[in-house]
Amino acid sequence: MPSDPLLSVRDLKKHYPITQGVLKKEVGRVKAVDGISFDVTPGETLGIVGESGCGKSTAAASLLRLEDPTGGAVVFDGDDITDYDDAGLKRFRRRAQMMFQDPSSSFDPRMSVGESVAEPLAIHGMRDRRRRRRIVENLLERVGLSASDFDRYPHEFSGGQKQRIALARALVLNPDLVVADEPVSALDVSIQAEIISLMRGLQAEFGLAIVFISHDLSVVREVCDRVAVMYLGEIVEIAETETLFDDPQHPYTRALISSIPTPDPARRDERVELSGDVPSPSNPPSGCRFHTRCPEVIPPEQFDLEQREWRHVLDLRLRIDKGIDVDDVRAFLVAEDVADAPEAVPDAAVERELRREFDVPDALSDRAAEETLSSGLSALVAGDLEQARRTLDEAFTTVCEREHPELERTASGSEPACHLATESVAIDPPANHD
Ligand SMILES: Nc1ncnc2c1ncn2[C@@H]1O[C@H](COP(=O)(O)OP(=O)(O)OP(=O)(O)O)[C@@H](O)[C@H]1O
Repeated sequence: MPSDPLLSVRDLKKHYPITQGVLKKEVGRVKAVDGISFDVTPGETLGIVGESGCGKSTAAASLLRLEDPTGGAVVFDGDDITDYDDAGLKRFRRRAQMMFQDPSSSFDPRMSVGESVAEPLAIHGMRDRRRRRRIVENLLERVGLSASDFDRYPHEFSGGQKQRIALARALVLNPDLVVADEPVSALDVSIQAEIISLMRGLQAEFGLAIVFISHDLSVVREVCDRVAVMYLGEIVEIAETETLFDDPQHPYTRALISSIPTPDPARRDERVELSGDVPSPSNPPSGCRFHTRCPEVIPPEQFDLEQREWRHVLDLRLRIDKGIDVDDVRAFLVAEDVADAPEAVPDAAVERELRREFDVPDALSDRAAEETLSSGLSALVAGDLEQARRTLDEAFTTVCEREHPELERTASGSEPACHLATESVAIDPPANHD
């Protein structure tokens, strides 16, 4: 039976205001972390993975209250730490420690490493210098250094050794939880393996729970018991490590796993291509935030479109929604010698070029879909952007865009937040279409 969680994170949010002008008027918010929930049990390692900028570091800092969360709860051993005053926070920080990616910047170059490692003991009231020294010397040995390293300075150590020292410092107060933010990403692969094996050994010895943050899925697979996958400030899937890697349920997880470097050329071909860039966390997409890039985005029920074709049509439609300047397309076609002047470029050529740019075929396989697309593009090329948007938005929409999926447990044991994975996919047929 799983034990009670040591840490329960519920709907945690951290938004950063975007300000403008001397009066610092708030004009928007970066939703770096936007409602994440998970539990960590004692002794467990939970991985948090995702691309750069998805909010992993902000999640780490918010759950230790190094940053004040915008909303949500972080319950540690039964207490909500978001309610803590300074004294409560100080007590909490004895039990929950942070480890950062860059070991060089986490040490004061003027302090010996022994003093650095001992510092938390002094801060938390251990006055006896000799006792502090004994504890630290012992810990330095346990992380694979020697007691005599106490009096040496950070610049005398390699990156890997510094991360061992950082680990000693994180463990010196005998915490219950360590949040490690990319702890091995700055190290060579061989050194990474050493630090990972050291962390695992010490974790068992100290009964530690670890939140292990990394963009590197191979490392996460090796280290973690469970993994949460983040995309644009949200968790899109959470599962036991083996389940997640063997049977990923969310298309984003599948894409991430397929991008793990492999020497096998056959496997390299299995790489999932994502369309477009990661959208801005200040204006995340509606519904499932991944729908603007998802290779498995659910097609409208009334059309019979092949998946890739549908993806390309949706890409074109989303681009038109953002605003597309048809004059730019005409100018481009003049540069390509299609005509002598922009006004001489035939509308059909503009339409063809738009389709070409988004890999949309000249005629869609579904006749009704083709008629609608063609009518929308004609409106666009004729200069009526609003009409084009209305026509295309109404027909080429998806449940993925309209409804926010929640994390739900599936038969595989994983919890993806994906309309595809849940049993009752609620697809509302758009009005007025036959
Ligand atoms: N202090 C801040 N003010 C405004 N925006 C911020 C701040 N800190 C982070 N962000 C933004 O929040 C989003 C999440 O950033 P975060 O560093 O948490 O992501 P990450 O997944 O840890 O990425 P990386 O692996 O590159 O560190 C990004 O868009 C980032 O630009």
